[in-house]
Amino acid sequence: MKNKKIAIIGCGNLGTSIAHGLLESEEFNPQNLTLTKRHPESLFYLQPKGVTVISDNSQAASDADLVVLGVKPYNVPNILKEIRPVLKPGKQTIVSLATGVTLEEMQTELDPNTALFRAMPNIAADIQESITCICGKNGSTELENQIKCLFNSIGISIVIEEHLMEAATVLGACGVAYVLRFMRAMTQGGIQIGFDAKTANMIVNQTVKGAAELIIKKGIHPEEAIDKVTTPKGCTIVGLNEMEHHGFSAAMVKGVLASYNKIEKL
Ligand SMILES: NC(=O)C1=CN([C@@H]2O[C@H](COP(=O)(O)OP(=O)(O)OC[C@H]3O[C@@H](n4cnc5c(N)ncnc54)[C@H](OP(=O)(O)O)[C@@H]3O)[C@@H](O)[C@H]2O)C=CC1
Ligand SMILES: O=C(O)[C@@H]1CCC=N1
Repeated sequence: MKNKKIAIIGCGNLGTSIAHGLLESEEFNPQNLTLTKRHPESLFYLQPKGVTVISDNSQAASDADLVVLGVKPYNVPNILKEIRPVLKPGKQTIVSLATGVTLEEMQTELDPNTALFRAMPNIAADIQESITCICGKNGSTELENQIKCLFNSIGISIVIEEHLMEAATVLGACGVAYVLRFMRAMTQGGIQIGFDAKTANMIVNQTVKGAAELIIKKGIHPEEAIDKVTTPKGCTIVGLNEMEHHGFSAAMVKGVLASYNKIEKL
């Protein structure tokens, strides 16, 4: 990836997280990164690192090996129309981050030979901890490996079938917000039982990090670890059961489904 030129067209919340993650990577040359948005001033702080920040999407796209689309879904067709005249099919790859916009829909705006991928990272890309789900069209295995390599530099990546991209959006991208809302609620509980907000927050943050890393590093099912915490007749199981009486798991599953159903309507 060191020599690949990357343009992020529409560098907002997600694009900026990706840019930050890439810039942390020793493998990546900041001079190969171009970011665009209509009001680019908010990204000028990245220029001293060697990043190009402009508002001209065509200029950014014409010069890039990988063109990453970070705009909102409804902007994708217009952006593709705008940059199509400068694209070089067979020589460049388009990677869309947009939720719910299919490869087929994008293909109608592009030369049929254009290598096209969808990628669904999350904002933890900022600290190189994203999970990115990828699917593609017209791309060789080598190209797919390049895209994987790009997203592996900001976390981990998996290749999935396109019909699962919306599910990947919900679980991997919206999921960050679900977990953070859970953490906020746990912090509020911590304040009610005696901690000041800062201390409660610190305890919750490290507890969540420890729980996630335990499951990841040991490769075990969450319930297996839960069994080790729930002392018979103890306080954990009482708390967990009370949460379930109030619909904790049901609320999470219903929330996941509501997000998923919303994508269908985007
Ligand atoms: N946020 C997230 O966690 C995730 C988002 N996504 C997807 O990523 C995409 C971006 O989401 P997000 O980053 O949250 O959205 P943002 O609104 O933060 O970013 C979109 C950016 O596009 C820019 N933009 C709008 N129109 C143009 C244009 N014509 N030319 C150039 N830039 C333009 C906007 O800046 P300006 O107004 O200055 O032009 C804005 O900064 C969406 O498609 C979303 O579905 C996917 C996974 C996770
Ligand atoms: O809320 C959204 O629509 C976007 C897609 C996934 C995360 N943010």
